[in-house]
Amino acid sequence: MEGVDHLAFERNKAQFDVDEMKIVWAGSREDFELSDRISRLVASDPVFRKDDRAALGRKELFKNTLRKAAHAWKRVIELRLSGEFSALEPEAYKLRAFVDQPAFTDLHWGMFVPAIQGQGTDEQQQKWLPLAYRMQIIGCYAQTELGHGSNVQGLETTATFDPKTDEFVIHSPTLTSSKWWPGGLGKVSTHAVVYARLIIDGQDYGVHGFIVQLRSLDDHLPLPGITIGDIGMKFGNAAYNTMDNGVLTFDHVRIPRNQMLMRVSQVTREGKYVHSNVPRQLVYGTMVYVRQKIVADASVALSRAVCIATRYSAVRRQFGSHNGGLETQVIDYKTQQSRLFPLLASAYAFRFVGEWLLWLYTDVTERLKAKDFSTLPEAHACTAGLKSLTTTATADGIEECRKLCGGHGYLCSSGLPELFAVYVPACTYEGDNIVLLLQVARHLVKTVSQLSTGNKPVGTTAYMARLEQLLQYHSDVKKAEDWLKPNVVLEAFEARAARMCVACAQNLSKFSNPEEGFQELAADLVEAAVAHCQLIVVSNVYALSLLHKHLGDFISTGCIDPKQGSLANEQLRNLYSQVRPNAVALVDAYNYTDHYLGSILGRYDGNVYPKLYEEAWKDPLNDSIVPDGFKEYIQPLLKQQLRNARL
Ligand SMILES: CCCCCCCCCC/C=C\CCCC(=O)SCCNC(=O)CCNC(=O)[C@H](O)C(C)(C)COP(=O)(O)OP(=O)(O)OC[C@H]1O[C@@H](n2cnc3c(N)ncnc32)[C@H](O)[C@@H]1OP(=O)(O)O
Ligand SMILES: Cc1cc2nc3c(=O)[nH]c(=O)nc-3n(C[C@H](O)[C@H](O)[C@H](O)COP(=O)(O)OP(=O)(O)OC[C@H]3O[C@@H](n4cnc5c(N)ncnc54)[C@H](O)[C@@H]3O)c2cc1C
Repeated sequence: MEGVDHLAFERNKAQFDVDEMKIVWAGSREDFELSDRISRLVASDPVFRKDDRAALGRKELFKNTLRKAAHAWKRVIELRLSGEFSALEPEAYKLRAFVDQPAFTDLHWGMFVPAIQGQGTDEQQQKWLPLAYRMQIIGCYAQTELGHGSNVQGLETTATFDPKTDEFVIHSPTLTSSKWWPGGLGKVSTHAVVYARLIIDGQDYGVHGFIVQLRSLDDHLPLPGITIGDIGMKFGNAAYNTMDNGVLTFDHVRIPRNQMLMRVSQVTREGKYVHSNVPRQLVYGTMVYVRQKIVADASVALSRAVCIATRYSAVRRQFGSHNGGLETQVIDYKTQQSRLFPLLASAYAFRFVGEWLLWLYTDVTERLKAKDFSTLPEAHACTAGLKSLTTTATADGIEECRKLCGGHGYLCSSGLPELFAVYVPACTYEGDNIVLLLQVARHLVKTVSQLSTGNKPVGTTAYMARLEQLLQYHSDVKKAEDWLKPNVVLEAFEARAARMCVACAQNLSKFSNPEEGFQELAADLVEAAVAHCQLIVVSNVYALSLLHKHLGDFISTGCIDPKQGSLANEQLRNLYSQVRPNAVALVDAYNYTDHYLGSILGRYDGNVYPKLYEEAWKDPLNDSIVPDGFKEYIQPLLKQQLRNARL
């Protein structure tokens, strides 16, 4: 029934103030009001419609994306959403988020602009940023090649300095050096920040960034020497196929010397290479920025899936009917709760860890401006590790939510297949998750090895300073409620991470060649890195479900015994019962519009069945009662069977 709240009985059970929780989730009252206003604005604008997306072919889908991006930009300007003329302002960023369709603009604002801001000199910024801010040029981030993505130092594209003309010659010497994957490159970008090996007088100075114009600003054709196109359909139907991930090769393309991004190092008119007194890793700065953004976005993607699965689990009933009464809501099954509630808790935990990481990133940025590079390794390890942890958990969590919705979760109209398909590449882009965990592991092993030299660990590794105590630790939990004390949980996680790191460091020391040891022990190192990253995010329900999931680690490292493991599980069951009456209210607190959720199963009013039924008839296959192809392919079969039957 239209207008009836089928979930009202669930909402009435809530034991907390949902409106207050909406503010906690949004970050502040101001943020809440902004999100609320902009999400409604997007939902009510027909251009931003997305319920027809799954049925569009690639070309229509792509054109639809261009239309939405242009319309969004128009809205930003008309409504003066941002004080400044830039889509990096919070209002414009929210508009992009609620439009909910990946587009070239993400790479323009999310990587091209930050690359120039972070790696360009003041002069370069003054020249390029105003053009980029007004979208008079559109840029992408062209780093990955056909042959190399993770190994940035292995890139093959060359930028050779020509002192005669004061230019760089950008060239793709091999097939594997073709740029491959950059979003926005395939069909839209006029410019790119291209990462290439700097060659001066035959000497290779490693990978640096260059601003290269790719297409004419008049007719959009590629400039001479440039071959460019889209790399083809990707996983899922609509999903990330709204994006023109591209291929690009250079045949001796010339650019002026001043288009090398020169904040970190410079090439003089005479062809002299000058390295500023800053770590070379600042060339990787854009990746650190985006990894932090990706962590902040993980809670959004996971919370959408959890919202759909929670509401639907309260609507869906199976078994347990007595005397013709109602069947049991599937959310009341303990198995459903043990799969769903840890994800609900994770979404909240990731929301808060995202805020913390933003603080850490802002802090390191301020320090870098003051030429204090001391916290850079910690910022790299945290952004890399948390990017890996949160995207893996979110991608797995979305898929779990699909299963939690049974068969209907497999329908595109549930919103879950597309959410999964659009999200899952986050485990790969901006650094493959395993490669990033290995970076964390290097940081941890280094921290452990420096303890003996008296180096005091700081930041998220500060707990290692209490190594002796953590190596002696054994949990003193005696009853299930003991697991409710935050300190008890935290110590168990600290001891587990510390012991796993120390075990890795000890095993590494047995190798005469440390690099060989690192390769051999990589799987253990990744597990130690995960333990460390989980420690950063632990909080009650979330922590206990993780402890239950990784019980083997806790028992084998001697932090807790099997009895204490069972008590944690008992406490977890108690907590699920406490979450149960609040579950629907906890997902209402995300304040998502039905437009944004894009899911019939997750509708606010819970009116699932009539809407699912209605939606099925909208499928293009139902446009005709007898399908196209009947006469050619089905009828002859049927007739033949008739003939055979007569014989
Ligand atoms: C409207 C606005 C919208 C905004 C939206 C924003 C979001 C946009 C999302 C868009 C969606 C998708 C975009 C996807 C884009 C991409 O994928 S771009 C390509 C990304 N590529 C990668 O991430 C490659 C991964 N590889 C690497 O990062 C490095 O190669 C790797 C770190 C793995 C290794 O680098 P090496 O140079 O070989 O380093 P090592 O020898 O291992 O280490 C040397 C030391 O450097 C330290 N290090 C490494 N990285 C960093 C860093 N980033 N910062 C600081 N320090 C770093 C490392 O710890 C070593 O230190 P040590 O010597 O031990 O002290
Ligand atoms: C949707 C999407 C959008 C993208 N957008 C952009 C973009 O805008 N710009 C851009 O430049 N790039 C972009 N990329 C490229 C992306 O950054 C790379 O794909 C990513 O960094 C992974 O690199 P790879 O593809 O080389 O993976 P590989 O490194 O080839 O990974 C293959 C396997 O090898 C394993 N592996 C690799 N190295 C190691 C190691 N040292 N130890 C152990 N295991 C290892 C990995 O874990 C993985 O299992 C995008 C990719 C995708 C999927």
